[in-house]
Amino acid sequence: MTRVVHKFGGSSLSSASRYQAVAQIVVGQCQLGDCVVVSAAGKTTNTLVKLWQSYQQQEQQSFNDILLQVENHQIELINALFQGEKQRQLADILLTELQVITQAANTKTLNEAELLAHGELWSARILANYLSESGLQAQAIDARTLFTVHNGQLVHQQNKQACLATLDNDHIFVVTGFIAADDQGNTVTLGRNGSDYSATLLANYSDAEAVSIWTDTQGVFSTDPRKVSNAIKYPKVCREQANLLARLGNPVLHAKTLSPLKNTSIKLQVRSSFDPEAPGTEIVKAGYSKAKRFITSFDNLDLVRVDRLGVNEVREVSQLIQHSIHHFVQNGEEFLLLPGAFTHQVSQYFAGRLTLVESHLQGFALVAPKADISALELQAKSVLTEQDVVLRFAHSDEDYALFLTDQAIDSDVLAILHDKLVNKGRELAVIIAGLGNVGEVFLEQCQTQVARLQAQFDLKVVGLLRSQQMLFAASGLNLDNWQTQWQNEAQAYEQNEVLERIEELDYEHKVVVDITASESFSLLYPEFVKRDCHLISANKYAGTAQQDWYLSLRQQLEERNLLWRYNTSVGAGLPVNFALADLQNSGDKITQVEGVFSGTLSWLCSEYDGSKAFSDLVLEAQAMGYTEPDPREDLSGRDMQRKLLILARELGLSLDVDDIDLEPLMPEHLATGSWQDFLAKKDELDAFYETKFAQAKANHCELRYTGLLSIAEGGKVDAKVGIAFAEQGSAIANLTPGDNIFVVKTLWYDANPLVIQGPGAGKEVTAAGIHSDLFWLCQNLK
Ligand SMILES: NC(=O)C1=CN([C@@H]2O[C@H](COP(=O)(O)OP(=O)(O)OC[C@H]3O[C@@H](n4cnc5c(N)ncnc54)[C@H](O)[C@@H]3O)[C@@H](O)[C@H]2O)C=CC1
Ligand SMILES: N[C@@H](CC=O)C(=O)O
Repeated sequence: MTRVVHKFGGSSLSSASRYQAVAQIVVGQCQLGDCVVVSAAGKTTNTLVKLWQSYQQQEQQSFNDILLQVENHQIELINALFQGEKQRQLADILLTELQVITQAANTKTLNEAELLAHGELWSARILANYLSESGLQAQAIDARTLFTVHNGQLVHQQNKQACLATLDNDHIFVVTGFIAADDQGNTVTLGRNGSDYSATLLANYSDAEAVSIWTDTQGVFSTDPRKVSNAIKYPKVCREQANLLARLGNPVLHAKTLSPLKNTSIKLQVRSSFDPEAPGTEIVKAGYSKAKRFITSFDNLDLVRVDRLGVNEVREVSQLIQHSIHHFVQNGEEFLLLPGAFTHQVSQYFAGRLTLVESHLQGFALVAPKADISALELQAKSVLTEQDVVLRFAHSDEDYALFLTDQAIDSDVLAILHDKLVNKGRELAVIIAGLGNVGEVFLEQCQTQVARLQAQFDLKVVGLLRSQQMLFAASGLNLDNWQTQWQNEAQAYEQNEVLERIEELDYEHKVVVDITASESFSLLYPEFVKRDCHLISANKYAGTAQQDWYLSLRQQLEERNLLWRYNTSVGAGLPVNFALADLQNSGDKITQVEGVFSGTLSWLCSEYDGSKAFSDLVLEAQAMGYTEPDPREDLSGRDMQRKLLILARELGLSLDVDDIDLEPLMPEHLATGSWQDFLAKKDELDAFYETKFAQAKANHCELRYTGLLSIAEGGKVDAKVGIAFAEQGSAIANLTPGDNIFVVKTLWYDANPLVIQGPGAGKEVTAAGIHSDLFWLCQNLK
């Protein structure tokens, strides 16, 4: 079986409702045989540390008060999560344990590690019982029965045997984090953030496939998201960078957590227990992710120089203070960057070999790809000068630079640094599907547009798809020369391969630009969204799919903070969706949208004067790139029906395509059969049109094809597309061939409606409209 180890930290278990949320995650994500490693609930460990201090200082009153606080917190959790006999049973066990603690304190036999271990034991017991009550086969396990430490070192072989012997496939095991036992059975703790370490150790010992660290952040960010609102969450971070960040004191992952995963293929994910649907960050092996940019800030560090530093001394000192330490060499001298609180302890360890170089340092470290470091270091220095931040010490290596200062790096300075050093390197991978009329022009326009956007975004076209072939280049295609690359490297189109290649793309953001007219391609949207892709559609099928499918796609996008733009699916490049959104955002209420929403039908109706056969004009419209790949989609009115549905959904209406009445502009039976069959019967089309044209003229009108969506006061919706006789001289009768017109009535634009008019089809305007969506996307990426 494939075992997964999940780890929930204190913040994930801080209240009864958090336990319930965690239980829901376990129910949804765990299978029998999986392990759930838990930390002490909320701030329990801190409270137990205070309890220990008051015991050591023999402050009886304070000891009693803190113990009561611990009791109240645990009883509160038990009372909120259990009822009846189970509640009494758990409360009794707890009270007995608290009595044992009191007795040990009275007889001066209290042991620090044993006392602290209670936090994790209580969490495991409560969660395992709660899961059992919810019908799962859950079992609490005291990690002291699994992890043995000898002379301060974990006994890996023995621990592995213990884990494999204990962890069967019939239970979900709730295992205490943070604690182990020595060979005499005494409790030992695994140090700061020991529960994360417990989880990765357990994964290693039990041959698990993956570890998920569930925490209160959504993953690993480019900088602290609480200080910088546009911090970037990276979907993948490689282990080397994660390790470096940990050594530099970044709080999300600790160097020790990663060490049991070395030389294994166990996957590690950081996810939010507060937002379990949100994709987290995967920490991947070397070579499986590109290096990213990070800024991690420091607080109260001391810089020390050590003479004759021994090979293992950094590891030993780090173990002694239970904290990662950054070590570097400058001009042949060995330096350590220490949390100020531990300098005294470390100085005792080095017994006379340590010199304090600088104390109470603040500052930040910049971690970045090797190729970027020296340029970024210069930029960082110039930002610090501009912001009047005085540098006390600087150091750089091939993959990071340190900037140590007197002043704290406040959120404002951090945001500026982030904008200049990290955001400038933001990446967007673009996959373009459909290189037909519009797609080819879009790609041509990409050359200048990508260069224009470069100031903000590192935008790369990484995939091109046609119905039969595809081309992927993960580091970006050469847009000046994509045709040659296509000829030499394009492969046969394989749907699974498309999805795999998209999944593998290691970019901060990805977007699939759908310029196909394919319904089957639109059905892949949920798969793209699962792979964290934003969407841009000129294709109208997804926007007009059945309600259930459409709403579930929207929900999926929202859950993943992904964006979907489709402005060109109605009115090509005209800013119709923008205008409707704007009106609604400003509190107006749209009551009616009427007009001509088909470039093809607008052009055909305006051009036709009887001098040319209607079917010849249809072929001309096709050649100009106005029509759908099969122009019967236009002539049947279905394309315009879809556009009206997209508009209706923009207005929040729950309609399906069949709720819109449709009158075709061709004999209905011509809709079936191939395009060749249709051409063979073009005389029938010509006769049909000629008749309608004559009828319109007999009424002193122009023959047009129009759509109407109106929403009555009570909410009744009238939606239809069909043939119309437009009064001569009216705006619709006078429409320039190929133009669309949208006449929008609202509460405020009622007697004198808002009119949007202009080209409603054509390669250039549509391609430009898709670029407008791409630009919007870049502006709005979080
Ligand atoms: N032509 C226009 O003025 C406007 C077109 N649109 C929409 O833009 C889309 C494209 O229109 P055109 O360029 O005129 O069509 P087109 O027929 O010239 O091009 C479609 C392209 O999609 C490709 N394709 C088809 N199925 C595919 C699949 N499963 N995977 C990958 N590629 C696939 C085809 O190989 C072709 O390259 C259509 O959805 C259309 O409704 C929207 C606004 C205006
Ligand atoms: N075939 C369509 C193209 C745009 O959506 C039209 O003619 O309007």
